[in-house]
Amino acid sequence: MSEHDREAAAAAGDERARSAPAEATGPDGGELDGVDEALALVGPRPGDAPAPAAAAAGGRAAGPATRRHRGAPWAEARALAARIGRAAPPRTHRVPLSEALGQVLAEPLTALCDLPSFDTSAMDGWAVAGPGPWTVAGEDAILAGHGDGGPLPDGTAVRIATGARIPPETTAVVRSEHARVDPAVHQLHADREVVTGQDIRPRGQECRSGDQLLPAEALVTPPVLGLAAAAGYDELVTFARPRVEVLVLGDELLTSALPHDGLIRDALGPMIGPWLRALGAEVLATRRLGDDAEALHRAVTTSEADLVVTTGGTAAGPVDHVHPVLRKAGAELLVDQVAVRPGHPMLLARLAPGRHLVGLPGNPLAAVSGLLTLAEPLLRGLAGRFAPDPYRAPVRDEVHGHPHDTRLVPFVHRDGRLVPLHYNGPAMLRGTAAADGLAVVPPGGARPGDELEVLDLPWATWTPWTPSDEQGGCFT
Ligand SMILES: Nc1nc2c(c(=O)[nH]1)N[C@H]1C(S)=C(S)[C@@H](COP(=O)(O)OP(=O)(O)OC[C@H]3O[C@@H](n4cnc5c(N)ncnc54)[C@H](O)[C@@H]3O)O[C@H]1N2
Ligand code: MOO
Repeated sequence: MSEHDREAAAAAGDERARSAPAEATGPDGGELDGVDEALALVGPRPGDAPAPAAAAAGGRAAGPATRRHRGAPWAEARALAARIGRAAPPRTHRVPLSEALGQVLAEPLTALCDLPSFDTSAMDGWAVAGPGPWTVAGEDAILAGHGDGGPLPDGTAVRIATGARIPPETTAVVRSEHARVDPAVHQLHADREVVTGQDIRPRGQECRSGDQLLPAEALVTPPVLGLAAAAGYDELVTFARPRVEVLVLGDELLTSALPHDGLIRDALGPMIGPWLRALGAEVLATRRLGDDAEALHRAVTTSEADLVVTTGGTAAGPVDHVHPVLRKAGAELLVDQVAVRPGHPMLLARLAPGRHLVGLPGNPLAAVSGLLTLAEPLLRGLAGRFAPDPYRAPVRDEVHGHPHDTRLVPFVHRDGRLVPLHYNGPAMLRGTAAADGLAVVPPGGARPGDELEVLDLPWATWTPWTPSDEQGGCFT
């Protein structure tokens, strides 16, 4: 199966595309079905020539008429982006533990040794052999990290530290606070019953060498790094992070100091790269290209990234170069506009087999919307990450809806309910900066108590403070 076939099969909803053998897809219409589904998400914009995808498919009409002016339904666009991500052939690599955080295991994590790898004292105290009282064997203590001593003779006790190797023939460890030494006769007495095996962690208690500790596709988190190190790993085999390049468009953007003379600060350059990293991507570069169509064409056609993310220039203004540049580059539009507010001019295109572009609208919250709708599911697939099970939660307040489109509205979790935040207009980040996530508001809106789908933000910390309710609603 070629990379192109695999992507087309994925667009057609074939979950097995990633591993399907070459002969699984023949000239049976499967590829066309995939392209058809992608095309169904592409609606012509007023005054546009047919999209390259439509031309490539023989100039057929692109999608049902009802979708033409509204864009793809939000859930469909998101699902298509996810399938395209999952269809890409996975790249795996071996990385040192120090570089593996946030990546996904490409192989199961199998214990390379028993854990613990020797019988270990769980407490500071005394290793004892047989029933007490015990004769104290010398002044020395057995410390953690030290080599093998001899066996402990029956009736004797030796001082031992937490983490030290238990001498052979030891029957129990007595905690220092539960025993006293009679100095006159060098005898140790326990002040409570001693049970055989107490406070000894036997070798292999947590795992035996060869046990599977985690399956492939587990996310490498800090405890996974700790577990891998404990189990003997120096390196892990993971899915390589998808490589992303961010192209920030707009002549009006400043990179420092205060806005002036109609110029504004670039809010997306500082935000998109770190957000993509939080989604598991390797950001090769964030480049500011102004409104230069030539520079954009060069950047798009020469990029080595798996995914190019552009910001701005998606609409039909005089310097909105994304569509014309994609046409010139022979890209295939897979999603052109999505029925979501903010962010409806967002788009997804295939630049070449295995290389895609997500065009984020320039309004900052519209860009966030595009990031969550198209870039996040695509990257999740490329990075080998599972989508968390979608969940819903009741909304506390009424939320106005768009008559036809889905709305994404920043919220905070409070007492099991979603509290929608103000300052959620397309050009605003104030609500999102305080948010735990974005709530998916269906066309027509939501009433208090309605359950809404929740898109948690990757760093959601369940903000302890409540952003002010005094702030007036503002939607533009
Ligand atoms: N005639 C129409 N005009 C617009 C429509 C429409 O349907 N018909 N859609 C509007 C919507 S909705 C959006 S969203 C924007 C999308 O525009 P673009 O993607 O072409 O973005 P720009 O025009 O370049 O910028 C829009 C807006 O955002 C500001 N911007 C851009 N980049 C940044 C940045 N890095 N940091 C901060 N702010 C940025 C830019 O200055 C503009 O104010 O189009 C509407 N127009
Ligand atoms: O997509 Mo736009 O964000 O509604 O302004």
